[in-house]
Amino acid sequence: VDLSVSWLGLAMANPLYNASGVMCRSVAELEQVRTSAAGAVITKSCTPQPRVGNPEPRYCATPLGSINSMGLPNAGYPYYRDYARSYPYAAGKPLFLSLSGMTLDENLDMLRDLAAAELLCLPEVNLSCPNLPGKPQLGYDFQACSEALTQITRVYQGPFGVKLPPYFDQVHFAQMAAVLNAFPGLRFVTCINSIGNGLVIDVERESVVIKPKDGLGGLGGSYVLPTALANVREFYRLLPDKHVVGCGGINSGREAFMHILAGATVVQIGSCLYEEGEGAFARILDELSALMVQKGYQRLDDFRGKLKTL
Ligand SMILES: CC(C)(C)CCc1c(C(=O)O)[nH]c(=O)[nH]c1=O
Repeated sequence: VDLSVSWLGLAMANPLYNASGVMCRSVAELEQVRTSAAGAVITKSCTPQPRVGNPEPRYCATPLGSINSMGLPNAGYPYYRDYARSYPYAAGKPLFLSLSGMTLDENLDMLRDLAAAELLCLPEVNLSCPNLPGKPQLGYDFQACSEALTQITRVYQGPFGVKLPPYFDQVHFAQMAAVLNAFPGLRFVTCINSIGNGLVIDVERESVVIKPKDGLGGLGGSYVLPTALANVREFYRLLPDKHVVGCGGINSGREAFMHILAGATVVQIGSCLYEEGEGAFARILDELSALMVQKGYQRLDDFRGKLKTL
Protein backbone atom coordinates (compact mmCIF):
# COMPACT_ATOMS: atom_id res chain seq x y z
CA VAL A 1 0.00 0.00 0.00
CA ASP A 2 1.01 3.60 -0.58
CA LEU A 3 1.05 5.65 2.66
CA SER A 4 2.48 8.78 1.02
CA VAL A 5 0.95 12.23 1.51
CA SER A 6 1.48 15.31 -0.64
CA TRP A 7 0.27 18.58 1.01
CA LEU A 8 1.38 22.19 1.40
CA GLY A 9 4.03 21.56 -1.27
CA LEU A 10 5.50 18.87 0.97
CA ALA A 11 5.93 15.17 0.16
CA MET A 12 5.74 12.80 3.13
CA ALA A 13 6.44 9.05 2.92
CA ASN A 14 3.71 8.49 5.49
CA PRO A 15 1.11 10.51 7.46
CA LEU A 16 2.48 9.95 10.99
CA TYR A 17 4.57 12.18 13.22
CA ASN A 18 4.88 13.33 16.84
CA ALA A 19 2.44 15.67 18.58
CA SER A 20 4.11 18.88 19.76
CA GLY A 21 5.27 18.42 23.33
CA VAL A 22 6.32 14.78 23.09
CA MET A 23 9.89 13.68 22.17
CA CYS A 24 10.69 17.14 20.80
CA ARG A 25 12.17 19.42 23.48
CA SER A 26 15.88 18.75 22.82
CA VAL A 27 17.82 18.20 19.59
CA ALA A 28 18.49 14.64 20.81
CA GLU A 29 14.75 13.98 21.08
CA LEU A 30 13.99 15.70 17.75
CA GLU A 31 16.64 13.53 16.07
CA GLN A 32 15.06 10.44 17.66
CA VAL A 33 11.81 11.32 15.85
CA ARG A 34 13.54 12.33 12.62
CA THR A 35 15.53 9.08 12.39
CA SER A 36 12.49 6.94 13.30
CA ALA A 37 9.79 5.73 10.89
CA ALA A 38 7.91 9.04 11.44
CA GLY A 39 7.03 10.96 8.27
CA ALA A 40 7.70 14.41 9.76
CA VAL A 41 8.90 16.20 12.92
CA ILE A 42 7.41 18.97 15.08
CA THR A 43 9.16 20.84 17.90
CA LYS A 44 7.94 21.50 21.45
CA SER A 45 5.89 24.72 21.63
CA CYS A 46 8.40 27.45 22.40
CA THR A 47 8.58 30.88 23.97
CA PRO A 48 11.21 33.54 23.14
CA GLN A 49 13.24 32.65 26.25
CA PRO A 50 13.92 29.16 27.68
CA ARG A 51 11.48 27.98 30.36
CA VAL A 52 11.96 25.40 33.11
CA GLY A 53 8.22 24.72 33.29
CA ASN A 54 6.18 23.53 36.24
CA PRO A 55 7.34 21.52 39.30
CA GLU A 56 7.23 17.73 38.97
CA PRO A 57 5.38 15.42 38.88
CA ARG A 58 3.77 17.25 35.95
CA TYR A 59 2.92 14.28 33.68
CA CYS A 60 1.21 11.02 34.57
CA ALA A 61 0.11 8.11 32.38
CA THR A 62 -2.97 6.01 33.24
CA PRO A 63 -4.45 2.91 31.55
CA LEU A 64 -6.75 5.23 29.57
CA GLY A 65 -4.31 7.98 28.59
CA SER A 66 -2.39 10.79 30.24
CA ILE A 67 -2.66 14.01 32.21
CA ASN A 68 -0.10 16.85 32.07
CA SER A 69 0.56 20.34 33.32
CA MET A 70 4.10 20.72 31.94
CA GLY A 71 3.99 24.51 31.96
CA LEU A 72 5.69 25.01 28.59
CA PRO A 73 9.21 23.79 29.46
CA ASN A 74 11.28 24.53 26.36
CA ALA A 75 14.77 25.53 25.25
CA GLY A 76 13.64 28.89 23.87
CA TYR A 77 12.79 29.95 20.31
CA PRO A 78 16.40 30.50 19.10
CA TYR A 79 17.27 26.89 19.94
CA TYR A 80 14.51 25.55 17.69
CA ARG A 81 15.11 28.13 14.96
CA ASP A 82 18.77 27.08 14.89
CA TYR A 83 17.70 23.42 14.64
CA ALA A 84 15.45 24.44 11.73
CA ARG A 85 18.42 26.21 10.11
CA SER A 86 20.52 23.03 10.00
CA TYR A 87 17.63 20.62 9.45
CA PRO A 88 18.14 18.20 6.47
CA TYR A 89 14.94 19.06 4.55
CA ALA A 90 16.21 17.22 1.45
CA ALA A 91 15.91 13.92 3.34
CA GLY A 92 12.13 14.32 2.83
CA LYS A 93 10.72 14.69 6.35
CA PRO A 94 9.11 18.14 6.83
CA LEU A 95 9.82 20.09 10.01
CA PHE A 96 7.10 22.02 11.83
CA LEU A 97 7.94 24.65 14.45
CA SER A 98 5.40 24.99 17.26
CA LEU A 99 5.13 28.48 18.78
CA SER A 100 3.35 29.32 22.02
CA GLY A 101 4.21 32.78 23.22
CA MET A 102 2.91 33.80 26.65
CA THR A 103 1.56 36.95 24.96
CA LEU A 104 0.58 37.89 21.40
CA ASP A 105 3.66 40.10 21.18
CA GLU A 106 5.87 37.11 21.97
CA ASN A 107 4.24 35.18 19.13
CA LEU A 108 4.66 38.14 16.77
CA ASP A 109 8.34 38.53 17.70
CA MET A 110 9.05 34.84 16.98
CA LEU A 111 7.08 34.88 13.72
CA ARG A 112 8.80 38.08 12.55
CA ASP A 113 12.17 36.42 13.08
CA LEU A 114 11.01 33.20 11.42
CA ALA A 115 9.76 35.12 8.37
CA ALA A 116 13.11 36.89 8.06
CA ALA A 117 15.04 33.61 8.41
CA GLU A 118 13.27 32.25 5.30
CA LEU A 119 13.45 28.66 6.50
CA LEU A 120 11.61 25.68 4.99
CA CYS A 121 9.93 24.73 8.28
CA LEU A 122 6.25 25.55 8.80
CA PRO A 123 4.93 27.26 11.94
CA GLU A 124 2.14 25.71 14.01
CA VAL A 125 0.87 28.46 16.35
CA ASN A 126 -0.46 27.00 19.59
CA LEU A 127 -3.81 28.68 20.31
CA SER A 128 -3.96 27.08 23.75
CA CYS A 129 -1.48 29.78 24.71
CA PRO A 130 -2.56 32.08 27.51
CA ASN A 131 -4.71 35.12 26.78
CA LEU A 132 -5.01 38.32 28.87
CA PRO A 133 -5.40 37.66 32.61
CA GLY A 134 -8.97 36.77 33.53
CA LYS A 135 -9.69 35.60 29.99
CA PRO A 136 -9.85 31.98 28.77
CA GLN A 137 -7.09 30.51 26.60
CA LEU A 138 -6.86 32.24 23.23
CA GLY A 139 -8.52 29.34 21.39
CA TYR A 140 -11.67 29.87 23.48
CA ASP A 141 -11.85 33.65 22.91
CA PHE A 142 -13.02 34.01 19.30
CA GLN A 143 -12.68 37.80 19.12
CA ALA A 144 -9.15 37.69 20.56
CA CYS A 145 -8.30 34.87 18.13
CA SER A 146 -9.46 36.90 15.16
CA GLU A 147 -7.41 39.90 16.29
CA ALA A 148 -4.36 37.71 16.95
CA LEU A 149 -4.58 36.03 13.53
CA THR A 150 -4.96 39.43 11.85
CA GLN A 151 -1.68 40.58 13.42
CA ILE A 152 0.01 37.21 12.82
CA THR A 153 -0.79 37.26 9.09
CA ARG A 154 0.57 40.80 8.93
CA VAL A 155 4.00 39.72 10.20
CA TYR A 156 4.05 36.22 8.66
CA GLN A 157 2.88 36.00 5.02
CA GLY A 158 3.83 32.35 4.45
CA PRO A 159 1.70 29.26 4.98
CA PHE A 160 1.16 28.39 8.63
CA GLY A 161 -1.14 26.39 10.88
CA VAL A 162 -2.71 26.56 14.31
CA LYS A 163 -3.05 23.95 17.11
CA LEU A 164 -6.63 24.09 18.34
CA PRO A 165 -8.04 23.17 21.74
CA PRO A 166 -11.06 20.83 21.60
CA TYR A 167 -14.52 22.37 21.10
CA PHE A 168 -17.68 20.77 22.47
CA ASP A 169 -20.49 22.93 21.12
CA GLN A 170 -21.82 23.19 17.54
CA VAL A 171 -21.97 26.99 17.84
CA HIS A 172 -18.32 27.07 18.89
CA PHE A 173 -17.29 24.95 15.87
CA ALA A 174 -19.13 27.40 13.58
CA GLN A 175 -17.77 30.51 15.30
CA MET A 176 -14.17 29.27 15.23
CA ALA A 177 -14.48 28.14 11.60
CA ALA A 178 -15.74 31.61 10.65
CA VAL A 179 -12.67 33.14 12.31
CA LEU A 180 -10.25 30.71 10.63
CA ASN A 181 -11.80 30.95 7.14
CA ALA A 182 -11.00 34.65 7.07
CA PHE A 183 -7.28 33.79 6.79
CA PRO A 184 -6.27 32.13 3.49
CA GLY A 185 -2.63 31.95 4.64
CA LEU A 186 -3.73 29.67 7.47
CA ARG A 187 -3.31 26.36 5.65
CA PHE A 188 -3.91 23.77 8.38
CA VAL A 189 -5.49 23.26 11.78
CA THR A 190 -4.27 20.59 14.19
CA CYS A 191 -7.16 19.08 16.16
CA ILE A 192 -6.91 18.59 19.07
CA ASN A 193 -4.76 19.80 21.90
CA SER A 194 -5.33 18.07 25.26
CA ILE A 195 -8.75 18.37 26.89
CA GLY A 196 -8.08 21.02 29.49
CA ASN A 197 -8.24 20.78 33.25
CA GLY A 198 -9.06 17.14 33.87
CA LEU A 199 -8.43 15.62 37.31
CA VAL A 200 -6.94 12.14 37.82
CA ILE A 201 -7.20 10.65 41.31
CA ASP A 202 -5.08 7.88 42.86
CA VAL A 203 -7.44 5.95 45.17
CA GLU A 204 -4.70 4.17 47.15
CA ARG A 205 -2.96 7.45 47.97
CA GLU A 206 -6.24 9.40 48.05
CA SER A 207 -4.34 12.03 46.12
CA VAL A 208 -4.03 13.81 42.81
CA VAL A 209 -1.20 12.55 40.57
CA ILE A 210 0.45 15.76 39.33
CA LYS A 211 1.75 18.69 41.41
CA PRO A 212 0.78 21.82 39.40
CA LYS A 213 -2.71 23.36 39.67
CA ASP A 214 -3.64 21.05 42.60
CA GLY A 215 -3.79 18.15 40.16
CA LEU A 216 -5.60 19.72 37.18
CA GLY A 217 -4.08 18.97 33.80
CA GLY A 218 -4.69 18.42 30.10
CA LEU A 219 -5.99 14.97 29.17
CA GLY A 220 -4.54 12.94 26.30
CA GLY A 221 -4.69 9.41 25.01
CA SER A 222 -7.77 7.20 24.76
CA TYR A 223 -9.75 9.56 26.99
CA VAL A 224 -9.89 12.10 24.15
CA LEU A 225 -10.36 9.97 21.00
CA PRO A 226 -14.10 10.64 20.37
CA THR A 227 -13.63 14.36 21.00
CA ALA A 228 -10.59 14.46 18.71
CA LEU A 229 -12.48 12.65 15.93
CA ALA A 230 -15.45 15.01 16.26
CA ASN A 231 -13.19 18.07 16.00
CA VAL A 232 -11.37 16.59 12.97
CA ARG A 233 -14.65 15.79 11.17
CA GLU A 234 -16.36 19.11 11.99
CA PHE A 235 -13.40 21.25 10.89
CA TYR A 236 -12.87 19.01 7.82
CA ARG A 237 -16.40 20.00 6.81
CA LEU A 238 -16.23 23.65 7.92
CA LEU A 239 -12.77 24.50 6.49
CA PRO A 240 -12.96 23.22 2.87
CA ASP A 241 -9.82 25.09 1.73
CA LYS A 242 -7.62 23.99 4.64
CA HIS A 243 -6.03 20.76 5.86
CA VAL A 244 -6.84 19.13 9.18
CA VAL A 245 -4.08 17.42 11.15
CA GLY A 246 -5.52 14.75 13.42
CA CYS A 247 -4.21 14.43 16.97
CA GLY A 248 -5.68 12.68 20.00
CA GLY A 249 -6.07 9.10 21.10
CA ILE A 250 -4.08 7.38 18.34
CA ASN A 251 -2.65 4.17 19.82
CA SER A 252 -2.77 1.89 16.76
CA GLY A 253 -3.46 1.69 13.04
CA ARG A 254 -7.18 1.61 13.83
CA GLU A 255 -7.29 5.09 15.40
CA ALA A 256 -5.01 6.49 12.69
CA PHE A 257 -7.49 5.05 10.16
CA MET A 258 -10.40 6.68 12.03
CA HIS A 259 -8.74 10.12 12.00
CA ILE A 260 -8.03 9.91 8.25
CA LEU A 261 -11.55 8.57 7.55
CA ALA A 262 -12.84 11.62 9.48
CA GLY A 263 -10.82 13.87 7.15
CA ALA A 264 -7.30 14.21 8.57
CA THR A 265 -4.55 14.75 5.97
CA VAL A 266 -1.85 13.61 8.41
CA VAL A 267 -1.90 12.49 12.06
CA GLN A 268 0.17 13.04 15.21
CA ILE A 269 0.78 10.80 18.24
CA GLY A 270 1.42 12.13 21.74
CA SER A 271 0.61 10.02 24.80
CA CYS A 272 1.25 6.75 22.93
CA LEU A 273 4.67 8.02 21.80
CA TYR A 274 5.53 9.20 25.33
CA GLU A 275 4.72 5.76 26.77
CA GLU A 276 6.03 3.47 23.99
CA GLY A 277 8.92 5.39 22.44
CA GLU A 278 9.72 5.91 18.77
CA GLY A 279 8.95 2.26 17.93
CA ALA A 280 5.29 3.33 18.01
CA PHE A 281 5.69 4.96 14.58
CA ALA A 282 6.66 1.75 12.73
CA ARG A 283 4.11 -0.32 14.66
CA ILE A 284 1.20 2.04 13.92
CA LEU A 285 2.20 2.36 10.26
CA ASP A 286 2.36 -1.44 9.90
CA GLU A 287 -1.07 -1.75 11.51
CA LEU A 288 -2.51 0.96 9.23
CA SER A 289 -1.06 -0.77 6.16
CA ALA A 290 -2.52 -4.14 7.22
CA LEU A 291 -5.93 -2.56 7.78
CA MET A 292 -5.83 -0.96 4.33
CA VAL A 293 -4.88 -4.28 2.69
CA GLN A 294 -7.72 -5.99 4.56
CA LYS A 295 -10.16 -3.33 3.28
CA GLY A 296 -8.77 -3.26 -0.27
CA TYR A 297 -7.43 0.34 -0.12
CA GLN A 298 -4.29 1.20 -2.12
CA ARG A 299 -3.68 4.71 -0.84
CA LEU A 300 -4.93 7.15 1.81
CA ASP A 301 -7.02 9.11 -0.71
CA ASP A 302 -9.14 6.00 -1.23
CA PHE A 303 -10.79 6.60 2.17
CA ARG A 304 -9.75 10.03 3.49
CA GLY A 305 -12.80 12.04 4.55
CA LYS A 306 -15.21 9.26 3.52
CA LEU A 307 -16.71 8.56 6.94
CA LYS A 308 -20.23 7.30 6.36
CA THR A 309 -23.22 8.60 8.30
CA LEU A 310 -26.35 6.61 8.95
C1 LIG B 1 -0.98 24.83 28.13
C2 LIG B 1 0.19 25.73 27.78
C3 LIG B 1 1.25 25.62 28.87
C4 LIG B 1 -0.31 27.16 27.75
C5 LIG B 1 0.72 25.39 26.38
C6 LIG B 1 1.62 24.17 26.30
C7 LIG B 1 0.91 22.87 26.45
C8 LIG B 1 1.20 22.00 27.47
C9 LIG B 1 2.20 22.30 28.54
O1 LIG B 1 3.38 22.61 28.20
O2 LIG B 1 1.78 22.21 29.71
N1 LIG B 1 0.55 20.80 27.60
C10 LIG B 1 -0.42 20.42 26.70
O3 LIG B 1 -1.02 19.33 26.80
N2 LIG B 1 -0.72 21.25 25.67
C11 LIG B 1 -0.11 22.46 25.51
O4 LIG B 1 -0.44 23.19 24.55
